[in-house]
Amino acid sequence: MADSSFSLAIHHAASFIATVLRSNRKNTELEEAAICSVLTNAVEVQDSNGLALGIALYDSRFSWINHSCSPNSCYRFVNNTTSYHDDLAYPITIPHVTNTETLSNLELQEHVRTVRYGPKVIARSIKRIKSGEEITVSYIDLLQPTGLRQSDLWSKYRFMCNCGRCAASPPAYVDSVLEGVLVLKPEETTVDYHHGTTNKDEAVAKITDYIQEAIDDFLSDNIDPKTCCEKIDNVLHHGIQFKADSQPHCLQLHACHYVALNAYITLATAYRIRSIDSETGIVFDMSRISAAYSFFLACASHLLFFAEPCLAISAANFWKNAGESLLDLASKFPLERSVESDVKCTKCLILGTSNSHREIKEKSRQILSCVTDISQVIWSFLTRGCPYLQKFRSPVDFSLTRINGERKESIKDQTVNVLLLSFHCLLYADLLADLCYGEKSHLVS
Ligand SMILES: C[S@@+](CC[C@H](N)C(=O)[O-])C[C@H]1O[C@@H](n2cnc3c(N)ncnc32)[C@H](O)[C@@H]1O
Repeated sequence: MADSSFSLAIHHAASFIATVLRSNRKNTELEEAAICSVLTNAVEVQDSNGLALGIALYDSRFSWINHSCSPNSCYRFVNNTTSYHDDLAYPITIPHVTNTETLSNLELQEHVRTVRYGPKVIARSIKRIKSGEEITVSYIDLLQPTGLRQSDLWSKYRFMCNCGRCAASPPAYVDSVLEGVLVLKPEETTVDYHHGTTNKDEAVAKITDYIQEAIDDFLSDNIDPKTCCEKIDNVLHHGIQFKADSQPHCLQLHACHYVALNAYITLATAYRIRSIDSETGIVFDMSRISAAYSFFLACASHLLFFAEPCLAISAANFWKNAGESLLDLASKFPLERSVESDVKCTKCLILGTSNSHREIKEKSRQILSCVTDISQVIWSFLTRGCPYLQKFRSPVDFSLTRINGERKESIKDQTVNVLLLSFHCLLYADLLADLCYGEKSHLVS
């Protein structure tokens, strides 16, 4: 079904419910059951680009699946080409009636059976599931620390999650990293990450609010992309000063802090907008820094995904965006087309098509080993003019040692490297998306 007709179907369903509510009929059990079901079991439906279309109620095989912050399954929507009589179809009940006021309950039920089929939902395991183990999915963004996930679930669904990740004490590695900060005393030159907030709470809240405000302002068009980039880049790079034991300290966010991750998403977009809007002189530089942030975000998501496998879904998206961003950068190199013939990775191209568990691990290892090699050559070039990203010697291990000068590569070599990196990012996104969603995923294509 085309997306527009699906929106129309949701509209019909909404007016149907409204009509029933206005009907003043004595026996309202059916309506009550329908509304309770919608309130408890409805899910947000998205089109093939991940855009929200509205909510829908699928049958119990899907709508009874509970939430976990470390789920063993994920789901996606696909356009439904299944015929009405196919038992395997997941029907969406979309009544399209104009006047129900005169109908009895029985007639109403008959009417509701006139179903049409909206996007099909497919749930798929992303971890091994033992016999008898509950199948779970996530209802929320899993790249948030425990407190934020809990309040998100409470405000949207009114329950407290008690899954293994939420109940872990001490917190799971991924959650401590998502809230990790770095505290520097003036005399310190080398640094350790501090996980948790202890007596730095106020400074953490201040830096978090500052970045979140800049992101919100940018999203609501209150600040232009240039100001947004300057504000966020600056605070990520310098952190903020605060006093502890009468001593000045500097607080910075861990590279994978959840606020930093949101900042990278915004910065990648803001720099890309600047590359479109800018005068010719800086188009290339803006595109380059946008690609650097996209790639850095993909690497950060990778670190988190290794600690928490269900984050493969976010990681797949970030690697895909990084690949596309690098491809966009490659298109801006002032070069003849012939360079494309040099872009082959013999190691990765020969990876087989079989998807056995062992082979996926092997493919992943191979692709990441190439990513690591290419990053070493290209990172100083990608991050030129971006002091925050330049602090990281490598986006693969996030080590903070500064880069010792930039490697001098020819434009042709840099183009090949950018294209090669883009190719590997897309290949890795493809592998992760296939793991999560199977071969028909829009991400895979
Ligand atoms: C899509 S339904 C899941 C099926 C539901 N448990 C049922 O029996 O119909 C979503 C609702 O289930 C409940 N739920 C889901 N996951 C939960 C969890 N981890 N802990 C407590 N309640 C949960 C919440 O009330 C939520 O609004």
